[in-house]
Amino acid sequence: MLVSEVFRLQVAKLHLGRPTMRASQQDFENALNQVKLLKKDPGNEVKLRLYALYKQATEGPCNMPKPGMLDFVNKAKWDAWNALGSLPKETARQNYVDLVSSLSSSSEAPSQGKRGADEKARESKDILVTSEDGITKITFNRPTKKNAISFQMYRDIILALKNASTDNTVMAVFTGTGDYYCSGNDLTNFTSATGGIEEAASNGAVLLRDFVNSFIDFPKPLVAVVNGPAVGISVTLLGLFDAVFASDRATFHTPFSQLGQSPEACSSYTFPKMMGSAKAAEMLLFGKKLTAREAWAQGLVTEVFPESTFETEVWTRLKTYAKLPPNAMRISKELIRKNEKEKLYAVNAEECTTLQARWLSEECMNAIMSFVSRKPKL
Ligand SMILES: CCCCC/C=C/CC(=O)SCCNC(=O)CCNC(=O)[C@H](O)C(C)(C)COP(=O)(O)OP(=O)(O)OC[C@H]1O[C@@H](n2cnc3c(N)ncnc32)[C@H](O)[C@@H]1OP(=O)(O)O
Repeated sequence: MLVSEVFRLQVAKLHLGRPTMRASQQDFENALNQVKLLKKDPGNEVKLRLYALYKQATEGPCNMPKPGMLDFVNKAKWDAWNALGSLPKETARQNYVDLVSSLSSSSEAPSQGKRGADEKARESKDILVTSEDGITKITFNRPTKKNAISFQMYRDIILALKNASTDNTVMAVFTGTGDYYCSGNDLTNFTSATGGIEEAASNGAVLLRDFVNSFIDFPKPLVAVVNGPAVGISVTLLGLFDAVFASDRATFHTPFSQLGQSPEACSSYTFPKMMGSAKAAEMLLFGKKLTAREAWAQGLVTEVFPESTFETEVWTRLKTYAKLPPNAMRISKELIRKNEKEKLYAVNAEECTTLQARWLSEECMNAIMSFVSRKPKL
């Protein structure tokens, strides 16, 4: 496969020691002005995130005395700011700028009379979305590439989850076509980008943040039917699911260090919480690949099924679950997740900022170059 010339030039530039892109004070001030011009009301959750990031960027970690239980407004503000912990001012400033730019683009789209309508109408071949028996089934459908996720597939999934959160189905289920569940991020996403690598990394970080937020925000039960090996982001995301059913053929692999990258999808928080820091480090730092049973023992998988009966058993179970009262499931999920949400948004934002810099690092570029320039199989 030919590696794009742009990517080669950017690698050369990087070797000359070009600094990483950061939001300047001017970018921050522009973002503050842009918020006033937003055409669409971003809603309370986003407003709280904007508030918290602004306070963190200008004053550092939360310095406000904890308000009383009945002071709901200030308590919500305190929770949002406090959840950012010791996030550095510079990172908060960058996250603020990124968040405003994503809001501006989504608030402009409908007035251009384009994106909203087009996206609904578009049929996606690599992400299949079907609704049956109260279940929205979202399938990674790119078996020739082991279901690797392209930039377009990230966007398709955001849209599918958005639609599924308000339609009349009661749960969403992810699975894969073919022998793999998913091989993670498409490693050619950055090498085939048309602009410069810095622009691609910056756009990638915004897209990744929105993508992961759409899982954090999904209000109905979210289930993964892991039909085969899972790699990278398809594994880390599982920490945000409500149930994970795996075939005994499935494996779980997060080779981030090997790729010069760092964890995403809130796994730097959900994995240690779920399995303890020692086991999380084995996966996220050292790239240990787990079998389905090992992943079950670590709490990442709900139940493992023999490959021979996997599909029948799991789908029978899911159809039964889908008959449970939908409001009760939604309300219970909200109770389970509510206290974690602000923390998850903050972790997601920090992981994306960290990854953006990693994608521009020599370690990561070398790893991607070595993957895309592998010898073709005979
Ligand atoms: C918005 C941006 C967000 C970014 C978020 C970041 C997330 C981080 C990650 O997800 S890190 C994980 C990245 N994934 C990988 O490192 C896996 C890479 N792939 C492999 O190691 C192997 O392909 C394999 C182990 C998955 C399968 O090996 P096998 O030998 O069985 O098969 P092939 O290697 O021949 O694969 C068949 C074709 O599929 C292509 N392919 C597989 N995975 C990917 C991938 N992740 N990205 C791009 N392409 C992939 C592979 O190149 C073969 O294509 P070809 O037939 O055209 O050569």
